[in-house]
Amino acid sequence: MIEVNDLTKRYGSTTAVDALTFTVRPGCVTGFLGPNGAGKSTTLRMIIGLNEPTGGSVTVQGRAFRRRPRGLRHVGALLDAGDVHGGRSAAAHLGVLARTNAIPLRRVGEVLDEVGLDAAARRRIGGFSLGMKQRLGIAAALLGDPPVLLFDEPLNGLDPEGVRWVRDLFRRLAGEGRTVFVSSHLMTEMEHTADRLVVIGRGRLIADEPLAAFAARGAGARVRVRTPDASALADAVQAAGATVTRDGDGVLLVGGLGSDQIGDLAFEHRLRLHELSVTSASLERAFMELTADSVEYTAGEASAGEASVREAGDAR
Ligand SMILES: Nc1ncnc2c1ncn2[C@@H]1O[C@H](COP(=O)(O)OP(=O)(O)OP(=O)(O)O)[C@@H](O)[C@H]1O
Repeated sequence: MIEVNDLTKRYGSTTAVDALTFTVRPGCVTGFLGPNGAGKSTTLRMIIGLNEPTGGSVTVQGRAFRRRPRGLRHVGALLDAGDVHGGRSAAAHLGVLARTNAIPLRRVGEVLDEVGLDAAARRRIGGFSLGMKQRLGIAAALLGDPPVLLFDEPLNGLDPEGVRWVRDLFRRLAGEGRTVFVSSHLMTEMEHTADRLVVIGRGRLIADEPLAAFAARGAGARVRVRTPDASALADAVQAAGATVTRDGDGVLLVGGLGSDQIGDLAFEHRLRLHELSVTSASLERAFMELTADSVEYTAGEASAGEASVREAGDAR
């Protein structure tokens, strides 16, 4: 597990990460969500010891993680898919990582196969598409068969088939009991990927909870319920203070209660549920509402000039 405790990082007058405390548990996929510039990459870099915290601490499996030989056997990370030697082949790149981390060389072929790059193993990385580089970065993260995996924006540049593959891979890795921590600035990417969310804005923690609980936080959040006992369920949830809108035959849109509470009420009243789902609009709305104060640049507020000056200062 990853334990982040009061973690802070300042760059001059910029506080990139501001007293963050949260825990990432094994056995599930945890999404690390926040608008651009929220401090996600900086946090991930501190987790694996690439950046030194200004304050607070972070431990991986109970110990501070430092860059060290064999590190890839403990934590696999894809932080920047472009940060590779373009002149090397995929196999050579992974071979170097394997040798410096005391990982058997047979793993190179195994992970290239796993990410679908076996046919490109001998090709120069410089000629790879962004999607292929993402796959190679994922291969590098898997190389040491580590119990903890970090991915910074892993869906960038992937086509729909690639996105689906990555989602299935994350589910499988979590199902094997690993800790899987995945960053994104898009709620839509996390919706079908993560079980839990850690949401940050301007370096501060906004939420650390299951996806459904997060969705229920936005004003106007709705849970879609399909049931053959629609009238009885509508009565039960209304009695518990919820609002109910009918949406076709046997479908209710319930506001004011989370999906867990609705499921529990149905159980108590012995009512059958055929579907209970958080609506995408609810997730997106919760994310927009809860991070609204944290968005660094909004159309119409910052001029393009200001934005590009800031990007130029983003030397990383
Ligand atoms: N090396 C650095 N020097 C100065 N400021 C930095 C540096 N790295 C990050 N920052 C600043 O820290 C803040 C957080 O940046 P970070 O890249 O961690 O955010 P992020 O959530 O990963 O953003 P994105 O989704 O755009 O990648 C930003 O304001 C950024 O400009």
